[in-house]
Amino acid sequence: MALMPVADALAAVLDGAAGLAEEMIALDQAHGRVLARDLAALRTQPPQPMSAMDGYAVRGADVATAPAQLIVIGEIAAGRPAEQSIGPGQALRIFTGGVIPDGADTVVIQEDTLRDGDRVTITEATRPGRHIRPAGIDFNAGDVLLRARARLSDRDLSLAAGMNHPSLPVHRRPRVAMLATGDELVMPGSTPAPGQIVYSNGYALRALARAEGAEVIDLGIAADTVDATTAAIRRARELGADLLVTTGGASAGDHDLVKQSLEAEGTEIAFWKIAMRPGKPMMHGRLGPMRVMGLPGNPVSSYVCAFLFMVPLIRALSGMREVMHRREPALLGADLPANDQREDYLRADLRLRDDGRWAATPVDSQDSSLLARLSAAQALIVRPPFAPAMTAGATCLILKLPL
Ligand SMILES: Nc1nc2c(c(=O)[nH]1)N[C@H]1C(S)=C(S)[C@@H](COP(=O)(O)OP(=O)(O)OC[C@H]3O[C@@H](n4cnc5c(N)ncnc54)[C@H](O)[C@@H]3O)O[C@H]1N2
Ligand code: MOO
Repeated sequence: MALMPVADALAAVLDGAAGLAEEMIALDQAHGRVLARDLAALRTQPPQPMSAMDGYAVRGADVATAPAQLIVIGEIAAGRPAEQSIGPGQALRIFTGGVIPDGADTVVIQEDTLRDGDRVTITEATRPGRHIRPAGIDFNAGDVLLRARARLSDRDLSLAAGMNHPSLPVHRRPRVAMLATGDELVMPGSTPAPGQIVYSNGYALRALARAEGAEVIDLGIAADTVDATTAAIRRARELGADLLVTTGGASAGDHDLVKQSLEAEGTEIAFWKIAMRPGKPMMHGRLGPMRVMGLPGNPVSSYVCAFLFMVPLIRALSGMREVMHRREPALLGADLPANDQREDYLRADLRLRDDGRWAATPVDSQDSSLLARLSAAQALIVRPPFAPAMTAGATCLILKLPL
């Protein structure tokens, strides 16, 4: 198979990917989830005009000039409207959030008053309407304030509460099964025998998937046999995974059994091998309703592929409208040679300059096995195929990596 351009591969990965089934969840569980439907307010906020200050509810005409003396006819208790209305020359004591009584159209703050028994002297002229929040100034019943297909922010949750929704319709979280392959892998904390390698890449991939709202199933490490790989693929299907992500065994070696095992199970491979670096031997396909992403084993390659392809797919399955990473301009911190036919994603150190612009400097080695350089990078510099040589200070495009 020929190397596929990155944009075409991304389009193939996202083909037909839409929000999974809708479910209702409690408001407190909804942070970061994606609304499945537009949400309208069930009430008007505030439902009645309210005082914005502690003071006296009065008629504006009575306080247009100061001093003015008024009779205090009572006090408005919190949480219920006043029983009395006020007439000319009268005032009601009111507190912040209190309902404005009939007859009043203005609140005078208590700092501008002198109280003496049932009399109050207004010491500062106050214009009509002052310190009153009209009914519906925040929103009205029926207003659509939260839109489907976007993640709910922390502020959205308070808004939804104010709209009187105790639970929200959201898309089900995508279920992502992760499988590592490789006879050479041992768990962190072991004492690797000569030739063995500590299993590492799954930690970043699982964190990345969870941060995007996926429910992760860890299928562990499969030995380099068709039987072990096949058993894990079947397990992912049994567990109802929406996406199976494998790492390793993706390239051309004799032990690269992932593609072979997936195809034997009936996977239709959409592509295998992309014109990018790192991450050339990446495959994608479908096995029934389950999507499959076969990532290369090198830790940097698997991470960059997951960042570029798995993240947008999780977002699409979560129901989001905006799924793509945003490319941002930055100033290049070092000279770069011309690029070849593979789109390059260079791990880079990112610094905010004094002039407010970003400076992106490629880390000193771009080998796709280097965990320390990957961890040190905060961004990827994107270089299109056959990009000409660039000098330090030129503008390049970057993708910021998550925390
Ligand atoms: N003849 C060719 N050889 C290779 C090609 C090619 O086109 N022709 N492509 C190279 C590229 S590019 C990459 S990337 C790698 C991808 O290899 P695989 O996906 O087959 O991965 P493995 O061989 O299984 O592993 C590669 C490397 O990464 C280590 N690894 C694997 N899994 C993990 C893990 N979970 N945690 C930590 N490290 C892991 C593994 O031990 C190997 O060292 O192929 C090139 N070869
Ligand atoms: O794609 Mo491999 O990731 O170049 O090392």
